Amino acid sequence: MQHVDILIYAGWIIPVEPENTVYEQYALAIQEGKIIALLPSSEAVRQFSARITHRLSSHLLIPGLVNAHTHAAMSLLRGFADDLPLQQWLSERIWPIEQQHVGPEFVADGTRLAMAEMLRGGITCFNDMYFFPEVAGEVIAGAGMRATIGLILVDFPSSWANHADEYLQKGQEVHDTFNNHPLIKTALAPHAPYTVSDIPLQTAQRFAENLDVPLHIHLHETVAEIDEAVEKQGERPLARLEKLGLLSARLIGVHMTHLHNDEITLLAQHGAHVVHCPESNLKLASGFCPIHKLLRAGVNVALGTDSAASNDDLDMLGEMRTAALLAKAISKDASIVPAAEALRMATLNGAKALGIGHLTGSLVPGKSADITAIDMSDIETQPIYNPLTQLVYSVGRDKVTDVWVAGKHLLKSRTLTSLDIHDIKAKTYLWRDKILASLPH
Ligand SMILES: CSC[C@H]1O[C@@H](n2cnc3c(O)ncnc32)[C@H](O)[C@@H]1O
Ligand SMILES: [Zn+2]
Repeated sequence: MQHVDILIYAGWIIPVEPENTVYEQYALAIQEGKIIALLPSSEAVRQFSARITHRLSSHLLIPGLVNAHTHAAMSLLRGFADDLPLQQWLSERIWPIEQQHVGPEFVADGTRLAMAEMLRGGITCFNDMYFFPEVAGEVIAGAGMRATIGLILVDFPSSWANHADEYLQKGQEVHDTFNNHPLIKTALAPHAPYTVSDIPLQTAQRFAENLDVPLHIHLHETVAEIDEAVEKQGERPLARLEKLGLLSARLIGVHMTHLHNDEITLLAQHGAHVVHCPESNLKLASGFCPIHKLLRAGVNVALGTDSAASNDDLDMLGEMRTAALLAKAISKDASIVPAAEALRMATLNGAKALGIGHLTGSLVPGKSADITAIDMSDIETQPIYNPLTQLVYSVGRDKVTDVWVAGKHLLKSRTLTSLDIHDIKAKTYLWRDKILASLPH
């Protein structure tokens, strides 16, 4: 009998790889933060003993969800500005309030608030793009979550940096700080084609190539963005990025609503990744990403929440459901984005987009023990013919009971073990008061 650190017996396990597999009465053996075996419970009893054993017979285990695009600290701006289209939302409400309040403390408190919500919703990994990434990286590492932090770049000054060169220089320092961290990775993160000019975009691309990291950018989010680009630059943003040499297998294009068929082909040819944020797109009335066409063309499509200021939650189970339903409605084809594909987009595809598909995103031996357990016993999820269906179409994130990242038990029977929820709440109330007090009466 082999002795391991952790043994989890579960009612069901959906490992995502191999595709469409649902194992009933299975177990996971974990040693030094990694999955070492996935096997029938009846065999696990005979083969393994463990320091810690979890018996989750009415639970479903899935890979930890990967939120492939967010601005974590903006959770402090949840509900701050509603019912506006993107450009008005950004320029009239969000950017002015960010200019006034965003600093290291805002980012630390906001990122902790976001992580508490994400962990309680089964998310183990997120791709962040926000000011003060060194602060975000530090608090993320402290909480034990997995993340890719964006080395941000915009053409305007902020409290973090004054001009493109400074953004990039600070980005290099952030990269160096976290270079050998097991859970924190970096990506170049120029905000969008409309906020970054040609030369800094090309410099960012060279940086990404040299550091061997992804390049994460908002792209084709609205018709207004595209129309303005055509008017000012004489071409659509994607064509401009192609000309500047930014299309590659490390490109993570976020949103991608409004795509022509030849643009879809171009993305597929370059092996670029797309992050679909359906709920943020719906709330800002930005449009719909044609994921049925992208998937058919062989493009890797992942899912993201965007920030809690435009969503207004960081709920990847919800995002999965919205993505599946929306794709069916848009394509007028009920067979589009079946439940297994929605789950894959929310897990493995996100990990692949971040270049960490070899580490996380599925429950296979050799990968990190990034695991989410969901209680399937309540009436809202009964009867269970196939737990995958319930997972995508009926379960709520309140049913997430346990989460492990690299074998660390970060959510234990719905209690966060690495974040102080009372402190997070108290700080959130203080930020709300401070932000409200700063508004003109
Ligand atoms: C340079 S830090 C990130 C920057 O992005 C802003 N932002 C948040 N949500 C969106 C969105 O959906 N599209 C474009 N930009 C967005 C955020 O407020 C920060 O300023
Ligand atoms: Zn965004």
